Amino acid sequence: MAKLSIQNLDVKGKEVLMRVDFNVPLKDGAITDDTRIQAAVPSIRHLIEGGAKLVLCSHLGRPKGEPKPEFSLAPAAARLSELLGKSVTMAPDCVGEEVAALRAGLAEGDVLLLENTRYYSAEEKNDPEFAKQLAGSAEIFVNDAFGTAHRAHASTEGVTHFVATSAMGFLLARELEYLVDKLAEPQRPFLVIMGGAKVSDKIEVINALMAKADAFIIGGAMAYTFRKAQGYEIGKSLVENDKLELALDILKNADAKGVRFLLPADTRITQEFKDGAETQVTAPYAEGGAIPADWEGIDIGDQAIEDFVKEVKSSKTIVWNGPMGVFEIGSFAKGTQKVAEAVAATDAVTIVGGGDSVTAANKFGIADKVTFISTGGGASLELLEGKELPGVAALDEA
Ligand SMILES: Nc1ncnc2c1ncn2[C@@H]1O[C@H](COP(=O)(O)OP(=O)(O)O)[C@@H](O)[C@H]1O
Ligand SMILES: O=C(OP(=O)(O)O)[C@H](O)COP(=O)(O)O
Repeated sequence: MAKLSIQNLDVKGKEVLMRVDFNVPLKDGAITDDTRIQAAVPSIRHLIEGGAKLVLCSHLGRPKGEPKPEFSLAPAAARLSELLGKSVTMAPDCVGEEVAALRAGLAEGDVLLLENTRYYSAEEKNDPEFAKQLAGSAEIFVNDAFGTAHRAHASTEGVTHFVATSAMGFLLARELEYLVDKLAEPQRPFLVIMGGAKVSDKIEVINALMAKADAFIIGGAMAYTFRKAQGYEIGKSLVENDKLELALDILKNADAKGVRFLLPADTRITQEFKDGAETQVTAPYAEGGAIPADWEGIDIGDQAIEDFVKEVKSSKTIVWNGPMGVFEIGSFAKGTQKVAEAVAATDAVTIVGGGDSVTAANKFGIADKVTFISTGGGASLELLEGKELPGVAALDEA
């Protein structure tokens, strides 16, 4: 069943609470990639032009239930204001009396951005009392936060129980349409490239994706959990020690199903996590390579780049989620850049998903050379897995 769209709502004079995903990368307080803000603009404009009193809410990063100024959404309010060409008021909080007063004072066409919902642990717990406060006096809730639609949080799921109407925005609709349709019958071989730092989230979906994909490339921090599980030394690299058994199970499962499963043959390592730091490439693991105790993996090695590029070239559908290394730092970016360029150069159907992956695609100039850019990483993987996303399931039927 299709979900209700904002296209079909009369919002004139009504208070509308819209969940957006303004979880954008920041450096020294400045937004380094505003793709997610731009992506929400069509829904925002539609609601403003329809005469809504618009209240936006989002999380940013993982502040773990406490107000932390470095996770403030204030830079997003400033950027949105520039994109819309009109003022956007930044609220000092996401709930409470002061916020309620600001909401009550909105006129038709006004836009208020609430402060980071994850300043409260009640957000991720999907606490009903917190959800009720977020809903406040809004009659209508709109979800346009595709990147967070796989989370059952107060601002994505809970809030729908405290408003009269819950609908999807244009971005959410477009993502669902594209990802579900394009990937329903993928051209084969179908390759999934995974990397990044959200290891515990993403490793959980691999077994389920094996029913769909013919091959996997694992880069980024996730690779070290697999290598450690296989008994290799990984030094100070990021690792999820409670996922070692799962990693072994995945390797066994891939073997049994005949799914190609590529781990990086070698790793670029450093002792200092900063640009210009000395880096080395380990010997291939198969030839006794290891990461020394006080070194850390920060990118895939040169042999891994060669292997991964070859795999990319022989694929017909590619989903890429998660950078191969710490691409934000110039001297650790080579693996991500080479894989990105290889993805862009194929004539395969190519889908790049995830906040940081999209940032990497923009940085390396390949964003307009891929078939589809998705604003969601974890969300697109769960969709691909065939799961219903809680933030979508909670919306009203059309
Ligand atoms: N080897 C690594 N060690 C530490 N961090 C890494 C490593 N490889 C990639 N990362 C980091 O992973 C982050 C992106 O991870 P993630 O949020 O999972 O991706 P996405 O947002 O695309 O879903 C980037 O900031 C990058 O610096
Ligand atoms: O950046 C996000 O997801 P992504 O890294 O999977 O694209 C979303 O904003 C969700 O953030 P979360 O993974 O902290 O819940």
